[in-house]
Amino acid sequence: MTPASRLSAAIEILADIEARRRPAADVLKDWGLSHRFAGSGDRAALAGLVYDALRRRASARWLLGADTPRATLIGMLVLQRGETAQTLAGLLSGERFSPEALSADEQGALASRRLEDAPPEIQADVPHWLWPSFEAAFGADAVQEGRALAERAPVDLRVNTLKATREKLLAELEPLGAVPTLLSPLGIRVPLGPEGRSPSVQSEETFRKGWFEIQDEGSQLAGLIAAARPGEQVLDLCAGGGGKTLEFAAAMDNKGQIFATDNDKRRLAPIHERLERAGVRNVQVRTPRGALPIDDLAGRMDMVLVDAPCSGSGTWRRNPDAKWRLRPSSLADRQKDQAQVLRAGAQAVRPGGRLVFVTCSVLPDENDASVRTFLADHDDFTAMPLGGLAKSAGFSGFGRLASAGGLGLQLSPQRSGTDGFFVAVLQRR
Ligand SMILES: C[S@@+](CC[C@H](N)C(=O)[O-])C[C@H]1O[C@@H](n2cnc3c(N)ncnc32)[C@H](O)[C@@H]1O
Repeated sequence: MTPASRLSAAIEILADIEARRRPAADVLKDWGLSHRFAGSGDRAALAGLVYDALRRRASARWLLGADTPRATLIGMLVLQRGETAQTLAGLLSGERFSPEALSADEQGALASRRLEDAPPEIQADVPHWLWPSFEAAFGADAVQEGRALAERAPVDLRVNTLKATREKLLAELEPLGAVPTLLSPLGIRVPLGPEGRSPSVQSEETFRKGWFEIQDEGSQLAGLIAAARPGEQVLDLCAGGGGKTLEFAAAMDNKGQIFATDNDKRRLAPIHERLERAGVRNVQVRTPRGALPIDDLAGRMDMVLVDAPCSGSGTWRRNPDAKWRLRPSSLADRQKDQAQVLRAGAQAVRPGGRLVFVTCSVLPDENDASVRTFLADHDDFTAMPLGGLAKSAGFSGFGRLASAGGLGLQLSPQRSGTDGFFVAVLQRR
């Protein structure tokens, strides 16, 4: 495909995502299946264009003064890829397979509009209705935080200390430009390729051997703060594919017991193969059949992780379409889910044990607020001060990471260079 025909296809895909409110990944996949002539390079370039455009959707549209898929793409090309009205004239000719040439209105908008003049939520590329939550979370830094969430995300790996060390893995992955992460002592960051292409780390021999997992540094830090120790009894209540289960097993050096479950058995399914590859031997996977199979664990766990269902606002760098699909009703549904999983998890905590609440969100409505609601109903739990926990987890400079409501730690691309994660540790008396 020519560069111009890729732009036409990207506009078509953006229109489809919008018209049918479908996840970008599904639309891109369908497009690839129905356009077999497009090679893997074309598909990767298209995905780059579409995801970059979705990350900057509000600011791109504002720049062009139009709420269309075409404006989203052209605005992104200017804001993200440094194109100008002059260079765009070479790309947009209106000839066969190329998008129409810039109109007089578009040229006028590009010549006169400046993003600095836009309302703050547009500059931040945050949906209008969520802006009050954003300001509540970040105060004067809200625009910077939104902008950081509209950047591309790097690929982070967590070394599996059951099989390798960070130094050994860094040496193996040197050809990919791998570097140590700044906060997590377990992390390695691999830079993206041209146009934001992800390096194919899963084709590495070291991945097959179980030396590492793909896990954002923020998720690693959440797991480190939970501080699973060798010999402990641990319940991972919302284990999904097992990202944190695997991290705990390595932290516990395969000693003690982890129970991993999830109310969606399809999400839980990949965990078996991952445990095998990682050489994990202390995990009992409990696949649900109806109710969550945890009744026998009541009051027995040293630590229960509730890695709760949430809006995913902290992962907008990776899933920018989710940012524009989120609705107030689904946020309210997630808050109800959070109350339910916290209640279920609390029952399994032994006296003196800890309930660790994690979301991949930056919205106080489902972070501090969910913890506050839980504590109001559970006077046998108290929020632990996070300074000591962060230090014992091996990273410092924690003060700037306190959440707005003060009940937990708030990570974000701007603050910690990671996805946006919230972590609170609640101790049972
Ligand atoms: C953020 S994801 C978990 C990610 C996982 N812990 C990891 O580190 O890879 C949240 C999970 O909560 C699960 N979930 C939602 N409601 C639940 C409930 N009521 N009980 C248990 N799990 C639930 C979802 O199926 C989803 O897999």
